[in-house]
Amino acid sequence: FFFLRSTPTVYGNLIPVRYEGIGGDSFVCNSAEDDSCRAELPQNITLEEAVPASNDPNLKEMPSINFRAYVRPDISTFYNEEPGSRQPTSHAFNGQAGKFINMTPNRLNLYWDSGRRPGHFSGSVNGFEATGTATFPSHRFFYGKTDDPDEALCSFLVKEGTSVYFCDPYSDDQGEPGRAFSREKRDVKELSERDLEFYQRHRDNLEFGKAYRDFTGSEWLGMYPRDPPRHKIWQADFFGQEHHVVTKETQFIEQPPWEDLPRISPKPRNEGDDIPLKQYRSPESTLNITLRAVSCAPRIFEMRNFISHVEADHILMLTNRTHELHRSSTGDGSNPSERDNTRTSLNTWIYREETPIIDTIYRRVADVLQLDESLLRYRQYDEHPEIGTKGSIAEPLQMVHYDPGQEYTAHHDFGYNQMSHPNQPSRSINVLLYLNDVEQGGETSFPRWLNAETTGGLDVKPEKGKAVLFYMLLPDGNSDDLTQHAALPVIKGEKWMSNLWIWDPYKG
Ligand SMILES: O=C(O)CCC(=O)C(=O)O
Ligand SMILES: [Fe+2]
Repeated sequence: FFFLRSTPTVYGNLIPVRYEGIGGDSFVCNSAEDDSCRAELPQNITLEEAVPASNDPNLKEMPSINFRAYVRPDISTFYNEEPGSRQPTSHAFNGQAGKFINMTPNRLNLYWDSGRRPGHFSGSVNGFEATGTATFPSHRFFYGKTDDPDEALCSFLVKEGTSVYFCDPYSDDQGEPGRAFSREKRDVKELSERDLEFYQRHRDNLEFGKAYRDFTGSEWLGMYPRDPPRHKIWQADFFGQEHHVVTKETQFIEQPPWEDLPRISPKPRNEGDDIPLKQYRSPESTLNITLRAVSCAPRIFEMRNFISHVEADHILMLTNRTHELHRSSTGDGSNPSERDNTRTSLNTWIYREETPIIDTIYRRVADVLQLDESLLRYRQYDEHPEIGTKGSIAEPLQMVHYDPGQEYTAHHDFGYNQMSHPNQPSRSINVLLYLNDVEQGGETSFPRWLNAETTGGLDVKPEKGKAVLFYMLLPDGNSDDLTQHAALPVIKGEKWMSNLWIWDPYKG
């Protein structure tokens, strides 16, 4: 018997917590801190809550390196079976991440070489930084100052299973996986002291990457050293695992008139405060949300009815009233001008402060992630000073609209552009909201999920009010390559969804 604990969420407040057993039993305490009530829980119950990443049971000390790496558990355990009883399927999808490291002090452009001239621009990168894109084995890329492949400094050929590529004209060990063919040979003596230090960090990181790969079987996409994610992570130990959260951020069931929806500056909710706009909300004092693990690797949870239809309609009305949709760009914002046919949808951004309903949705998200709501907005000096910045760790809601035929081909939501930063701020969580029912198509597909049943992707059907949560950072701080996902083409009807990205340890 596992007992799953729904965890309180409004910090400093007493709210009831329901403990649930898989057999259907449940047990209510006045709060998670009510130790005497907890002591009375039936014996042999494992209480569960989102854990700090650094406590993940699958972190293992690497030999002779001071680093605890995440080793994915045996896939059989995803089915609650003994290790060794199941084998993972191979994937029909053969795409992969491509991270391209610029190990020179010069700004370079990355081009995809389709075989036809000129190359297709895919991003610019400063000296000793990296950029990336989703790619396929046998694809060719080059780093250069111009789009002419003959003038390239470094040319890459993507190989199956190798995601990290580097342009290093200063050394020449041809055997290294990921090494680009470099037209020029340079001497490290040309590098300034500071550049030499950056260069050496990258060499060390590549060395670390080899050891990490030998130890875990996965490629290291970060810059060693990186701390484990600061914010908590829900466990996804087996398919169908559930976590229950009780939140005071109840749902709107009636559309308030616009004059009741002013811009706000979000503040902490205090004990005894009435919930705003109560008359338009569900009469219950709390809302129960179930997170259901639909994939263990990558970690993906579905939350049905996370927002009400009234709330979904509110977001759509707000979008149509006050926002203009633009052709979507790709990447994590580091290349805002990038526009291509991998993403054919339209989008715009909605801020938490725009209405009390959007604010409630952010608070609800904070509650299910077990984060303090203040992390998802501009903070006062005494609110989580340990984070080191006052800015929100969340982005505004990115609204996306697809017409029939529109799609977003398989990609990662994280980037590689903050590598020289000591904390390597990185997108770590996405909470997707589906805002309407799509007649046909438009699934969010995770083609690389580890499973023992199908070579196909995990396709999540867009359903009005449903949320999908996935974690892009592994508990050891590596980016999870398996979170690669696509928005499949809408076949019939239209699709409205939004992305809510959260960063770790803070937004870069
Ligand atoms: O539309 C979807 O289902 C996913 C969208 C997505 O992956 C993105 O916008 O980054
Ligand atoms: Fe995405």
